Amino acid sequence: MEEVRASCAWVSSCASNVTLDYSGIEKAAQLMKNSIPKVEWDFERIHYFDGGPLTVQYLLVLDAVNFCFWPDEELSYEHLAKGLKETLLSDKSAFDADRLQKYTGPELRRMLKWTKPLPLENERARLLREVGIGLESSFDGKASKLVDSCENSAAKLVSLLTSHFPGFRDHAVYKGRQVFFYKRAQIFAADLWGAFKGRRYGEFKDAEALTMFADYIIPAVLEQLGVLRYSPFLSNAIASDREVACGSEEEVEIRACSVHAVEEIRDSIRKKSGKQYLSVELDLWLWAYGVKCPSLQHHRTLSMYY
Ligand SMILES: Nc1nc2c(c(CN[C@H]3C=C[C@H](O)[C@@H]3O)cn2[C@@H]2O[C@H](COP(=O)(O)O)[C@@H](O)[C@H]2O)c(=O)[nH]1
Repeated sequence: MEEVRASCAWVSSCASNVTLDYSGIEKAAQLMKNSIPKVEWDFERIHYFDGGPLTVQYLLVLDAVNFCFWPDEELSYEHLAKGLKETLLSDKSAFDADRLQKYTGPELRRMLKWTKPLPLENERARLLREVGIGLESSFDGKASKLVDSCENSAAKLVSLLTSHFPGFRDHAVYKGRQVFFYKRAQIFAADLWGAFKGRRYGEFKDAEALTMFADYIIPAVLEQLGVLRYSPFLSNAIASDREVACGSEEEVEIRACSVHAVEEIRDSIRKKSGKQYLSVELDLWLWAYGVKCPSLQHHRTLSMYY
């Protein structure tokens, strides 16, 4: 994850559409330093959890397709989590590696009890098949084996995921250089950590290595808090729901500056109060704040990464 931190800090230093406002960072750090409320993982009560390996399988499937809900006004992450949970409750073998390899877009749609095609539906089904194939060929079909082989290191888990499952290789090229985000790979580690409360499959000796997860909710929260400032061009694009092209400089800057801003808020809280939060804790607080705020306008990029 050092690559994520370093490449995002670099983008932030030469960005022209997004800037970090250091007075906003100080204010956010001040706001969060005494009272970052502990946000419970699954505060929404939407997830499957049985305390064992099937939960790990569920989380990997969930995070393989945890992206891009906004093109459908009514669809949200909650429908995905609940739909996959219901699927598993009625059929414990639904996410076995051999079954994952066969799913089609319309089948995934039925799991979510959705009547319209899902955004990027066929891409989502392809990613499920990729997970099934990767699990079968390298981990006896079990996501829990993948987690066992990371030796309690979140960094190693992200690295294993990205090497075995190409769909998790979330990166971009900016001014000729490679920039790393690994949003869904990191969120999988964080989901394990949250679900298992830092124990068993969620025990990581390096949870502090994880950065925030560069999605489309947190940048909007950071902008509202005055931590990020957008250029008039970008503000207009967001205000008028104009798509921000995947891989464009604006898009890479939004994501990279968000990662870097959360690192800066974390450092500022530590300097002010000595409290050492994890970026994951700040992420969950910001995300929970963002999803409760329906008026928040976020950037719209069609992407299978977030
Ligand atoms: N940075 C960050 N982004 C996150 C999550 C989560 C879910 N985390 C679980 C962990 C604990 C809780 O129990 C949650 O269930 C989803 N997302 C992203 O949000 C977007 C969906 O938004 P909307 O269209 O409004 O549903 C989409 O890009 C999705 O990938 C997170 O934690 N951090």
